[in-house]
Amino acid sequence: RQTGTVETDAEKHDVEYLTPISIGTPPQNLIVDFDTGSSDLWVFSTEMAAKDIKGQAVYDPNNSSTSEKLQGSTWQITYGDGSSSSGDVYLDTVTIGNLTVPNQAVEAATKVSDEFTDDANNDGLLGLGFSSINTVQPTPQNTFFDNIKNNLDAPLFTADLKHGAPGSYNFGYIDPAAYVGNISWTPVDSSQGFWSFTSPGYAVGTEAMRNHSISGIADTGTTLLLLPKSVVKAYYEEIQGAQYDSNQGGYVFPCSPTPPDFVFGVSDGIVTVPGDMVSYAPVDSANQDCFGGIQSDTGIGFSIFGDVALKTSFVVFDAGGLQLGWGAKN
Ligand SMILES: CC[C@H](C)[C@H](NC(=O)C[C@H](O)[C@H](CC1CCCCC1)NC(=O)CCNC(=O)[C@H](Cc1ccccc1)NC(=O)N1CCC(N)CC1)C(=O)NCc1cnc(C)nc1N
Repeated sequence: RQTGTVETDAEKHDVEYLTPISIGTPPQNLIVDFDTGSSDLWVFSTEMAAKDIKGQAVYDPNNSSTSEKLQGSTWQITYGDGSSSSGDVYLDTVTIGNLTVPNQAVEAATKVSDEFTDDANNDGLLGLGFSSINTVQPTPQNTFFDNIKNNLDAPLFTADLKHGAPGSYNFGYIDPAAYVGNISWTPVDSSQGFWSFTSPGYAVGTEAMRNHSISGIADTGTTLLLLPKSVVKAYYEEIQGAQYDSNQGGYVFPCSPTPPDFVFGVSDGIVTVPGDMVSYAPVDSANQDCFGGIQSDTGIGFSIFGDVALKTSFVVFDAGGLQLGWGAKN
């Protein structure tokens, strides 16, 4: 039985969190985005055209004595922000922290969209969603977590993402030093392959909680907190000067004073997104107006509790109990 921990680094404005992994023998070190909103482990590779690689580290299956091509298998993935990638598949040894899966499906990219080419710090994605939405054809493959979860002390992982500081992902155990008080647990619906749950309500600032079911996914791969239009409207109505800016593609408001907190329910508990985490980033060099960290989920079909929500808490992704735990950070 094992447990493991790995540090993840926040990019500027916490736009994404990047974590080191190693693949193959001898180990090839890459830095990838742990994404609970998808279920493919794919990496930049030597099979890509040189023009599509701008500074990223690449996986070279020919340089690994333990790589084995999964003949006839391919993958193709498209993400919510319209970015995409595709390629073929190898089985190889993957290590995260002190945890190793000897025959993990490693999806080597042959093509990636410009968004990935332009993101020099990111060498790929490690999906931590449910394996049911893995895109490998003809036979979908297991995620790293699915492959290792039965060897862990407990079939769970935790995300402790921080605001502008390194966070950590732990596998197999709940670190009692990482949170204070009680963890609020809520059941997960994994039928769509996501860590999906329903929040019973929300509040703006210090006002009373409003009963309003919000169904969404806990997604480390989404930067913002994307909520129903009516909730977003109610929130920004409380901010002087807030308005929807079609150029920016979202609500923008004066960076000061600090906006009100946003509170959402988790079962019998609550999670508070502090106002200073809602002002996501200045939209202009004059730093007058800020782009909101809370935006609408219109068109997605569900809400997305992305990094703006997750970095407020110590979050437990429990595949054993099919539940999410939200704890107040220590
Ligand atoms: C098996 C597919 C899998 C489930 C897929 N899952 C997802 O899209 C969710 C997943 O968590 C992905 C993981 C991302 C993908 C891009 C690289 C970083 C990770 N999340 C998203 O796409 C959410 C929207 N994107 C984001 O939130 C990106 C993340 C990012 C960060 C840094 C650099 C580049 C991108 N951030 C931004 O767009 N930002 C720009 C705006 C700025 N204010 C904040 C940062 C899906 O739903 N695809 C279906 C799908 C297809 N086509 C579309 C159009 N929408 C879809 N949902």
